[in-house]
Amino acid sequence: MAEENIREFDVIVVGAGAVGENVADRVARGGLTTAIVEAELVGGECSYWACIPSKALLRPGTALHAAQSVPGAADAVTKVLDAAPVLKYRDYFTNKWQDDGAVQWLVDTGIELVRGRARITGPREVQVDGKDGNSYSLKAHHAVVVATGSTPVMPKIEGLRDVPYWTTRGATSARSIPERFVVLGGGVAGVELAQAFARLGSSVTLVARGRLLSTFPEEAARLVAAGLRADGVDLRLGTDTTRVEHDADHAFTVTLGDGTTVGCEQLLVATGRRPNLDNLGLENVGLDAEEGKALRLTTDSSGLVEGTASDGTSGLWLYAAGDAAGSALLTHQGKYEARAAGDAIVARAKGTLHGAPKPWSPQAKTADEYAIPSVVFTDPELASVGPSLQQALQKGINATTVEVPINVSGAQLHSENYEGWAQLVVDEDHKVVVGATFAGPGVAELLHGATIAIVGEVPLDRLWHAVPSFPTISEVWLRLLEKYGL
Ligand SMILES: Cc1cc2nc3c(=O)[nH]c(=O)nc-3n(C[C@H](O)[C@H](O)[C@H](O)COP(=O)(O)OP(=O)(O)OC[C@H]3O[C@@H](n4cnc5c(N)ncnc54)[C@H](O)[C@@H]3O)c2cc1C
Ligand SMILES: NC(=O)c1ccc[n+]([C@@H]2O[C@H](COP(=O)([O-])OP(=O)(O)OC[C@H]3O[C@@H](n4cnc5c(N)ncnc54)[C@H](O)[C@@H]3O)[C@@H](O)[C@H]2O)c1
Repeated sequence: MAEENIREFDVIVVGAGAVGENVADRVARGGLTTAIVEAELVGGECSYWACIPSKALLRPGTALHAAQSVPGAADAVTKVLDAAPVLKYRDYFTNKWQDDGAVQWLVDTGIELVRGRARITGPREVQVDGKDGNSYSLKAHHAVVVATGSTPVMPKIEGLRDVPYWTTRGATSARSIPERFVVLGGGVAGVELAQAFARLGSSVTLVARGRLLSTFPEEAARLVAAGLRADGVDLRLGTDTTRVEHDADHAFTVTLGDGTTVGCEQLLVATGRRPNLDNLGLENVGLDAEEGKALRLTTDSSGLVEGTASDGTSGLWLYAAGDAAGSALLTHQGKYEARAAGDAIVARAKGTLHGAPKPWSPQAKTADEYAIPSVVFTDPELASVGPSLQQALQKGINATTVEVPINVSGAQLHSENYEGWAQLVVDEDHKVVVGATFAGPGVAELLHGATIAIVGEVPLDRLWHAVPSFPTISEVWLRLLEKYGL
């Protein structure tokens, strides 16, 4: 018989993705009793259907291509990529979609897991339809944290609703490699998965209504486009998709804006994501979507949701972090927001934090405003942090840029015919770097240096004394600063 369980905790976290796990960890370490509610798998999207499987699908192709790009090593490479061991490697990293390891970590950390779908029913109150058939009425003494992730945005294309297309979940958990594969969307997920499948043997067409990776500098995106073309990806850029059909032979026909059609066995729709706040009961605490729009939350620097109804006795209690909060849909930034929110909850519970936290204190997600790093894990890679020139100017920064091709000894040794591009965005009033972009093979690891320079507001004339090792790709920093005039 179903039971009604009434339980109280200091903190209730809704969603056990990377972000929920990190908030729970921080508050539990701070001595607060903590429950985490999860509707699917502990570990969330990143572990099972996003970052980890997509990178596991890409890495073998990148490693093979790296060897093929170095004379000597290239002669030793005698085989092409075989999809079966790559899928096995991906299965290893996703733990075959089992979350026992992550659940054990919760047990070891003293965090209570409630499996089921949560709904906020009132201030500090969460109701869960338990997967065990029981229902749980949970009450939080201090805080409820929304860490429910994001959900794919589906474009309005005739016929799309009626066909069995893949979202990124289908592509990252693929059991076999389709012969012909069409990707809709030229954003990060689209380009990464297009290249992964091309290198695993699919004949890939990528359809984007604009250029590829439109939020990144054009020069950098052009190198990624060239990489995809070199792998045989047919890029249809600046092209709308008007209709999608699926026939009795399980084949898709995708009709493009110019009237041409593309056939395929699998269709991936990767056209963006939005915070997953549907059916969460937020209307029960005064948070309603604007007419005809999806609900979005606004948070302060500690992750406190603004505009929440308080319970009248002890202040605000609702926090959001990660994809659900909607400012940066990236695991590392979500985990940073989680650490800030977790520490703020503990500090407020102990009475050591009143009002908003100081910028750059452990309880504030200040870096969200200045330095969000992101890497597109294609080959070549694209790594970027901070605002682009345009974004910097819009923020009122007196900004200029300096660009160079990546043509240093470290790059030449990295691979034959190395092609790369780097850019710094400089705040001319304060003479500091505010943004940086690198494109080229192996540049992802250059990014953290730029993030440190931005967050640390290192003056350019001091940065000059950060001497990059010879012969590394990092020597591009020296070229950038020389070109800037140092
Ligand atoms: C294909 C792809 C590749 C990506 N690659 C990268 C990458 O390389 N690097 C990177 O930094 N980012 C990457 N991302 C983004 C990254 O996956 C997300 O930023 C990250 O997963 C967000 O974590 P989260 O904990 O906020 O949300 P999620 O991981 O989505 O976790 C939310 C959890 O909440 C649960 N939940 C939702 N509603 C309820 C409810 N009502 N009750 C109970 N539980 C609920 C869900 O089941 C889920 O487990 C990628 C995304 C995609 C789609
Ligand atoms: N390496 C990484 O860090 C990584 C990898 C994959 C995804 N992600 C994260 O996941 C999120 C989702 O990825 P994504 O690629 O789906 O989103 P995105 O926002 O990066 O790209 C979506 C693309 O789809 C296009 N689009 C939107 N509507 C369309 C339509 N009707 N027809 C055709 N194209 C349309 C957009 O113009 C855009 O280019 C991203 O915000 C990103 O932060 C990160």
